[in-house]
Amino acid sequence: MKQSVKMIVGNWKMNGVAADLTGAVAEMLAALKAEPTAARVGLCPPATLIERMVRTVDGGPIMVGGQDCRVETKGAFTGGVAAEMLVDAGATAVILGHSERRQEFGETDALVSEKVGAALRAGLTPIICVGETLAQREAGEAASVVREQILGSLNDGLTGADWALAYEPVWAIGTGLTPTLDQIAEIHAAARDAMIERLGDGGWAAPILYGGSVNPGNARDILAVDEVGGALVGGASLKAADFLAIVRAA
Ligand SMILES: O=C[C@H](O)COP(=O)(O)O
Repeated sequence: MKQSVKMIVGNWKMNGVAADLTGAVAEMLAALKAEPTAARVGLCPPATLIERMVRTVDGGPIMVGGQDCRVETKGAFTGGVAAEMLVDAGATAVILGHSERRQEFGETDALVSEKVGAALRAGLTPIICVGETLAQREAGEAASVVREQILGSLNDGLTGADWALAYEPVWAIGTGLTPTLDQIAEIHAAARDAMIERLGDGGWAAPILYGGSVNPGNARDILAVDEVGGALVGGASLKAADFLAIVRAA
Protein backbone atom coordinates (compact mmCIF):
# COMPACT_ATOMS: atom_id res chain seq x y z
CA MET A 1 0.00 0.00 0.00
CA LYS A 2 1.44 3.39 -1.01
CA GLN A 3 0.88 6.01 1.66
CA SER A 4 1.06 9.56 0.39
CA VAL A 5 1.46 11.44 3.67
CA LYS A 6 4.73 10.30 5.17
CA MET A 7 5.63 10.49 8.86
CA ILE A 8 9.17 11.62 9.62
CA VAL A 9 10.15 11.34 13.28
CA GLY A 10 13.48 12.23 14.85
CA ASN A 11 14.61 10.20 17.85
CA TRP A 12 17.17 12.28 19.68
CA LYS A 13 17.97 9.42 22.10
CA MET A 14 20.16 10.76 24.97
CA ASN A 15 21.15 13.89 23.08
CA GLY A 16 19.97 17.46 23.31
CA VAL A 17 20.15 20.42 25.68
CA ALA A 18 18.38 23.77 25.81
CA ALA A 19 20.79 25.32 23.29
CA ASP A 20 19.48 22.91 20.65
CA LEU A 21 16.04 24.51 20.92
CA THR A 22 17.33 27.91 19.90
CA GLY A 23 19.67 26.24 17.42
CA ALA A 24 18.54 23.18 15.48
CA VAL A 25 14.85 23.25 16.41
CA ALA A 26 14.46 26.95 15.66
CA GLU A 27 16.12 26.37 12.29
CA MET A 28 13.81 23.43 11.50
CA LEU A 29 10.74 25.43 12.52
CA ALA A 30 11.68 28.43 10.44
CA ALA A 31 12.29 26.27 7.37
CA LEU A 32 9.04 24.32 7.76
CA LYS A 33 7.04 27.50 8.27
CA ALA A 34 8.65 29.16 5.26
CA GLU A 35 8.10 26.12 3.09
CA PRO A 36 5.44 23.82 4.57
CA THR A 37 5.64 20.06 4.06
CA ALA A 38 2.81 17.59 3.63
CA ALA A 39 4.71 15.15 5.86
CA ARG A 40 3.86 14.67 9.54
CA VAL A 41 7.03 15.72 11.31
CA GLY A 42 7.96 14.89 14.88
CA LEU A 43 10.86 15.08 17.29
CA CYS A 44 11.35 12.91 20.36
CA PRO A 45 13.88 14.59 22.66
CA PRO A 46 14.98 13.37 26.08
CA ALA A 47 12.24 13.78 28.72
CA THR A 48 14.09 16.77 30.19
CA LEU A 49 13.51 18.78 27.02
CA ILE A 50 9.94 17.84 26.13
CA GLU A 51 8.15 20.71 27.84
CA ARG A 52 10.58 23.33 26.56
CA MET A 53 10.49 21.90 23.05
CA VAL A 54 6.69 22.02 23.11
CA ARG A 55 6.93 25.71 24.04
CA THR A 56 9.49 26.31 21.30
CA VAL A 57 7.32 24.60 18.70
CA ASP A 58 4.27 26.51 19.96
CA GLY A 59 1.66 24.61 17.96
CA GLY A 60 3.81 24.72 14.81
CA PRO A 61 4.48 21.98 12.30
CA ILE A 62 6.54 19.70 14.59
CA MET A 63 4.88 17.32 17.02
CA VAL A 64 6.83 16.40 20.15
CA GLY A 65 7.05 12.90 21.60
CA GLY A 66 8.70 10.89 24.34
CA GLN A 67 11.12 8.00 23.91
CA ASP A 68 9.54 5.60 26.41
CA CYS A 69 6.96 5.46 29.18
CA ARG A 70 6.14 3.22 32.07
CA VAL A 71 2.93 1.20 32.27
CA GLU A 72 1.98 2.66 35.67
CA THR A 73 0.44 6.11 36.04
CA LYS A 74 2.50 7.04 39.15
CA GLY A 75 4.29 5.52 42.11
CA ALA A 76 7.63 4.45 43.51
CA PHE A 77 9.48 3.90 40.23
CA THR A 78 12.65 5.97 40.51
CA GLY A 79 13.57 7.46 37.16
CA GLY A 80 10.31 6.37 35.56
CA VAL A 81 8.07 8.56 33.43
CA ALA A 82 4.36 7.79 33.03
CA ALA A 83 2.52 8.23 29.76
CA GLU A 84 0.28 10.72 31.54
CA MET A 85 3.38 12.73 32.52
CA LEU A 86 4.45 12.92 28.88
CA VAL A 87 1.01 14.29 28.06
CA ASP A 88 1.27 16.71 30.97
CA ALA A 89 4.54 17.97 29.46
CA GLY A 90 2.81 18.49 26.11
CA ALA A 91 3.91 15.37 24.22
CA THR A 92 1.50 13.81 21.75
CA ALA A 93 3.43 10.65 20.81
CA VAL A 94 5.82 8.14 22.33
CA ILE A 95 8.38 5.70 20.92
CA LEU A 96 7.98 2.25 22.51
CA GLY A 97 10.03 -0.93 22.30
CA HIS A 98 13.08 0.66 20.68
CA SER A 99 15.81 -1.97 20.30
CA GLU A 100 18.07 0.00 22.64
CA ARG A 101 15.46 -0.42 25.38
CA ARG A 102 14.86 -4.05 24.46
CA GLN A 103 18.62 -4.70 24.66
CA GLU A 104 19.68 -2.38 27.50
CA PHE A 105 16.65 -2.81 29.74
CA GLY A 106 15.44 -6.28 28.77
CA GLU A 107 12.08 -5.05 27.53
CA THR A 108 9.96 -7.93 26.24
CA ASP A 109 7.20 -7.94 23.64
CA ALA A 110 4.67 -8.40 26.46
CA LEU A 111 5.96 -5.34 28.31
CA VAL A 112 5.96 -3.28 25.12
CA SER A 113 2.33 -4.31 24.54
CA GLU A 114 1.43 -3.13 28.05
CA LYS A 115 3.23 0.15 27.41
CA VAL A 116 1.25 0.58 24.21
CA GLY A 117 -1.92 0.21 26.30
CA ALA A 118 -0.63 2.85 28.72
CA ALA A 119 0.17 5.23 25.87
CA LEU A 120 -3.29 4.78 24.36
CA ARG A 121 -4.95 5.28 27.75
CA ALA A 122 -3.12 8.60 28.05
CA GLY A 123 -4.02 9.67 24.51
CA LEU A 124 -0.53 9.38 23.01
CA THR A 125 0.29 8.14 19.51
CA PRO A 126 2.48 5.05 20.00
CA ILE A 127 5.39 4.43 17.62
CA ILE A 128 6.19 0.76 18.16
CA CYS A 129 9.64 -0.49 17.17
CA VAL A 130 10.60 -3.94 15.93
CA GLY A 131 13.61 -5.32 14.08
CA GLU A 132 16.00 -8.23 13.80
CA THR A 133 19.62 -8.53 14.90
CA LEU A 134 22.40 -9.27 12.42
CA ALA A 135 22.59 -12.88 13.63
CA GLN A 136 18.87 -13.29 13.06
CA ARG A 137 19.12 -11.81 9.56
CA GLU A 138 22.08 -14.02 8.69
CA ALA A 139 20.09 -17.03 9.89
CA GLY A 140 17.29 -16.10 7.47
CA GLU A 141 14.96 -15.25 10.35
CA ALA A 142 14.37 -11.51 9.78
CA ALA A 143 10.75 -11.79 8.63
CA SER A 144 9.77 -14.36 11.24
CA VAL A 145 11.42 -12.40 14.07
CA VAL A 146 9.63 -9.22 13.03
CA ARG A 147 6.32 -11.10 12.78
CA GLU A 148 6.73 -12.52 16.29
CA GLN A 149 7.65 -9.12 17.70
CA ILE A 150 4.59 -7.56 16.08
CA LEU A 151 2.23 -10.28 17.29
CA GLY A 152 3.60 -9.87 20.83
CA SER A 153 4.10 -6.10 21.02
CA LEU A 154 0.84 -4.77 19.61
CA ASN A 155 -2.23 -4.21 21.74
CA ASP A 156 -5.95 -4.73 21.15
CA GLY A 157 -6.50 -1.02 21.74
CA LEU A 158 -4.74 -0.15 18.47
CA THR A 159 -7.34 0.83 15.93
CA GLY A 160 -7.36 3.18 12.97
CA ALA A 161 -4.27 5.02 11.85
CA ASP A 162 -3.20 6.99 14.91
CA TRP A 163 -0.20 4.85 15.67
CA ALA A 164 2.82 3.68 13.75
CA LEU A 165 5.07 0.69 13.51
CA ALA A 166 8.78 1.30 12.98
CA TYR A 167 10.90 -1.40 11.37
CA GLU A 168 14.45 -0.86 12.56
CA PRO A 169 16.98 -3.62 11.83
CA VAL A 170 19.23 -3.55 14.89
CA TRP A 171 22.35 -3.91 12.75
CA ALA A 172 21.44 -0.81 10.74
CA ILE A 173 21.06 1.52 13.73
CA GLY A 174 23.88 4.03 13.95
CA THR A 175 26.14 1.93 11.72
CA GLY A 176 25.76 3.56 8.31
CA LEU A 177 24.56 0.19 7.01
CA THR A 178 21.09 -0.23 5.52
CA PRO A 179 19.21 -3.18 4.07
CA THR A 180 18.73 -3.18 0.30
CA LEU A 181 15.52 -1.61 -0.95
CA ASP A 182 14.24 -5.11 -1.77
CA GLN A 183 14.96 -6.26 1.77
CA ILE A 184 13.14 -3.23 3.18
CA ALA A 185 10.17 -3.96 0.89
CA GLU A 186 10.13 -7.61 1.92
CA ILE A 187 10.09 -6.90 5.65
CA HIS A 188 7.59 -4.06 5.40
CA ALA A 189 5.22 -6.35 3.49
CA ALA A 190 5.69 -9.07 6.11
CA ALA A 191 5.14 -6.49 8.86
CA ARG A 192 1.85 -5.37 7.28
CA ASP A 193 0.70 -9.00 7.08
CA ALA A 194 1.54 -9.48 10.76
CA MET A 195 -0.24 -6.25 11.76
CA ILE A 196 -3.37 -7.49 10.00
CA GLU A 197 -2.95 -10.98 11.47
CA ARG A 198 -2.80 -9.45 14.96
CA LEU A 199 -5.39 -6.68 14.65
CA GLY A 200 -7.62 -7.53 11.70
CA ASP A 201 -9.02 -4.30 10.26
CA GLY A 202 -7.00 -2.34 12.84
CA GLY A 203 -3.82 -3.41 11.09
CA TRP A 204 -4.45 -1.81 7.72
CA ALA A 205 -4.06 1.90 8.15
CA ALA A 206 -1.14 2.71 10.45
CA PRO A 207 2.08 3.71 8.68
CA ILE A 208 5.17 1.52 8.83
CA LEU A 209 8.25 3.67 9.27
CA TYR A 210 11.74 2.52 8.33
CA GLY A 211 14.58 3.33 10.76
CA GLY A 212 18.31 2.63 10.70
CA SER A 213 20.95 4.93 9.19
CA VAL A 214 18.46 7.05 7.24
CA ASN A 215 20.30 10.08 5.90
CA PRO A 216 19.83 12.79 3.27
CA GLY A 217 21.53 10.58 0.69
CA ASN A 218 19.31 7.50 1.01
CA ALA A 219 16.02 8.92 2.29
CA ARG A 220 14.35 9.50 -1.08
CA ASP A 221 14.94 5.94 -2.29
CA ILE A 222 13.89 4.38 1.01
CA LEU A 223 10.76 6.51 1.29
CA ALA A 224 9.72 5.48 -2.22
CA VAL A 225 9.64 1.78 -1.30
CA ASP A 226 6.17 0.23 -1.22
CA GLU A 227 4.76 0.15 2.34
CA VAL A 228 7.36 2.59 3.68
CA GLY A 229 5.15 5.18 5.34
CA GLY A 230 7.91 7.31 6.76
CA ALA A 231 11.16 7.22 8.67
CA LEU A 232 12.36 7.07 12.26
CA VAL A 233 15.63 8.98 12.19
CA GLY A 234 18.32 8.89 14.86
CA GLY A 235 21.64 10.63 14.31
CA ALA A 236 20.55 12.62 11.26
CA SER A 237 17.70 14.23 13.23
CA LEU A 238 20.15 16.14 15.41
CA LYS A 239 21.29 18.40 12.59
CA ALA A 240 18.68 20.74 11.14
CA ALA A 241 20.03 20.58 7.59
CA ASP A 242 20.10 16.77 7.52
CA PHE A 243 16.69 16.34 9.13
CA LEU A 244 15.13 18.93 6.84
CA ALA A 245 16.63 17.19 3.79
CA ILE A 246 15.00 13.93 4.91
CA VAL A 247 11.67 15.71 5.47
CA ARG A 248 11.94 17.24 2.00
CA ALA A 249 12.53 13.77 0.54
CA ALA A 250 9.17 12.60 1.90
O1 LIG B 1 15.25 5.54 16.44
C1 LIG B 1 16.08 5.71 15.55
C2 LIG B 1 16.95 4.65 15.12
O2 LIG B 1 17.49 3.93 16.18
C3 LIG B 1 17.88 4.96 14.01
O3 LIG B 1 19.06 5.57 14.45
P1 LIG B 1 20.12 6.06 13.33
O4 LIG B 1 19.33 6.87 12.35
O5 LIG B 1 21.10 6.87 14.10
O6 LIG B 1 20.69 4.83 12.71
